[in-house]
Amino acid sequence: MAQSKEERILNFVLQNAVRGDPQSVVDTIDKYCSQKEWAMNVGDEKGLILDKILEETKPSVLLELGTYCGYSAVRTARLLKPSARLLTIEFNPAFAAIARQMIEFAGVQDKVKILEGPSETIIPQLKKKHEVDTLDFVFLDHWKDRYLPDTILLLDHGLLRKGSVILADNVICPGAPEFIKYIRNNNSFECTNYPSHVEYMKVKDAMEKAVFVG
Ligand SMILES: Cc1cc(C(=O)N2CCN(C)CC2)sc1-c1cc(O)c2nc[nH]c(=O)c2c1
Ligand SMILES: [Mg+2]
Repeated sequence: MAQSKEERILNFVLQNAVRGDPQSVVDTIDKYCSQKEWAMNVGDEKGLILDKILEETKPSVLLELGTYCGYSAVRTARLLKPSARLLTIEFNPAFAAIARQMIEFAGVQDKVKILEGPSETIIPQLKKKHEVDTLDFVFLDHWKDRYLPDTILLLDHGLLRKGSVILADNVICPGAPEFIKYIRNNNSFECTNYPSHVEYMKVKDAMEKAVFVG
């Protein structure tokens, strides 16, 4: 079977990054995807925005929607305190398999748990099946048409508390207009926009931070 792009990215990391060193895994994926094959990792430019917001928030319980190859899970986990936990939901089994290997190679498997399946099924299970009380930080990076319905699911299932931070990738490209319209007009959220670019490209993009104020 021909290798997938995601398998090529993983193999490049296994052959060129340092096992147990999450920064080297992040740098190696960025090198491959900027020089050889574009891929939809949050990337180095928007990754620095993610880093800054994580360092400000210091979250203990995190949820990511859209694991893909595990780039942002590794990038996030490298900044977390030892007791912090990241749950990351991936719908595509092939991507989940790649991400599992990426996360293990980086040595962050004790902080990261991949939940395979549709976000609309898994979010309602977080409290009872995954021992979540409320979420400190949510990274939306899966599919633009799911940003709004999944945010509403988080609210309906009591998963947000005063100060919970939602960070959304790609609010310009590919864009999530319904999500942006809702979140900016909802007084329960305080929003901040972070202009940037599509990973590894000069195309304009942005991230949106929405803090739940209850
Ligand atoms: C698939 C895709 C194509 C884009 C694009 O305009 N270009 C890239 C390709 N080059 C060649 C042209 C210019 S941007 C993008 C994308 C980017 C993300 O960060 C995403 N994150 C989560 N889920 C997504 O579906 C997702 C899609
Ligand atoms: Mg993205």
